[in-house]
Amino acid sequence: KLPKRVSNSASRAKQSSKMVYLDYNATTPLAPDVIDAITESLKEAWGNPSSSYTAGLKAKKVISEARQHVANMVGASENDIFFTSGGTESNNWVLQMALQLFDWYDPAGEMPVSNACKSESRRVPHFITSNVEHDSVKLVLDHLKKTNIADVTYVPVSHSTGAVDVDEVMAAITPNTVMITVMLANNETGVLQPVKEICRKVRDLKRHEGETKRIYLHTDAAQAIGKIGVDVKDLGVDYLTIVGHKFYGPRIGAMCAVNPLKDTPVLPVLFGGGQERNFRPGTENTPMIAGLGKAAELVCKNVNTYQAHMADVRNYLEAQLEEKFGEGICINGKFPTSDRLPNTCNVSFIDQKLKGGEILSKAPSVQASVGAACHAQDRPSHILISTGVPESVAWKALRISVGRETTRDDIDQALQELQSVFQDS
Ligand SMILES: O=C(O)CC[SeH]
Repeated sequence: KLPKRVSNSASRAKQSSKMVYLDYNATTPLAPDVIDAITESLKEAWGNPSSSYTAGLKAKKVISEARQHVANMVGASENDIFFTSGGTESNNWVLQMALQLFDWYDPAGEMPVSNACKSESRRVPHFITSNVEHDSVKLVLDHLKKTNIADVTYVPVSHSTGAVDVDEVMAAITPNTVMITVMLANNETGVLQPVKEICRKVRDLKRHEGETKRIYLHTDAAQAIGKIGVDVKDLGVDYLTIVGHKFYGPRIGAMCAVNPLKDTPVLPVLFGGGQERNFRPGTENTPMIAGLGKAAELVCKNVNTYQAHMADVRNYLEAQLEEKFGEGICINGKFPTSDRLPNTCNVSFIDQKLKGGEILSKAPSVQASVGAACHAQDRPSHILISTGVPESVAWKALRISVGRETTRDDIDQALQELQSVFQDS
């Protein structure tokens, strides 16, 4: 005979056989049109895009059309888009490029990007970032700092806004600052970061003799694209990271460099066959690029509808949480003066003994998370703690992120299951 709690969660799973997926910030399913575009490309555009005969030209055309859709999605030009294997590669590329740009003179002399300042002391490139970045930014900078390749200032997010303070970012600038990288929206709290304001202030900054002539600006837009409007020119960034599997696209991505080689330098960190205009070699993954292009096309057409729907469902979720649990919950990442992604709710069940991971283990049909998928789920989220959430509260957090198809009925089912977990515990 099964012990009571196992039989309860097993019986709950049986009762509510329908799985409710509520972890869209971890990844999204492929939109049906995206699957069709990938399948079509697999069948019809298998040629090597570098080949000059029909099979290659068909593939090249697919890639060019996809590039235009991805560019349109973020308000960029087709030439601004460089396909990569995903967000991690795009983020690593931008940071490694900044290292080179710190001392790099343009050998052709065509673009005054030389950043070298003539101070006698050993010059070390300096980066500024937040303390809530995704690991594909954080761990790169941690490594550069630990190995003395670069200096890094991690500006802590304010505990009263969940966002970095623009003036604190500006105060962190040194003569050797080469790049500021701050994510557009946090994947766990959903809090939007003041990227536009940071870029505006940096672009107004006068640099002096002995200082880097230019501070490059990057944002990891992985979690924002497809949920809110994202426009590189409106933001004022030089570089922006695009991640397909966050907006119902395939697991590839892109690095956007605004007006490359004219306004924004681009340097390769991989070398090979010359694809992507010699900046990102490797025979192109045509079907996935086709899928990314279709996903981008859908975002272009529907992002306002997506945003409104997700906000409605997320706000319904939070209203239901308040109604059913009252003082027993704490919504993490909800600040009066900060904007959040429309789909993200980070909630701690503070009057429960159970930790977030334990709650989810007893609610098998509720597919949510305690934090970023790439972080261990058996400890409190360091992102929440960095945002000022007490450790005891962070332990009890669930990250619930809704998607384009999530319904209020899904929310009702998930909350019903969570309530029965608490009744049994
Ligand atoms: O936040 C997530 O789950 C995706 C990045 Se690991």
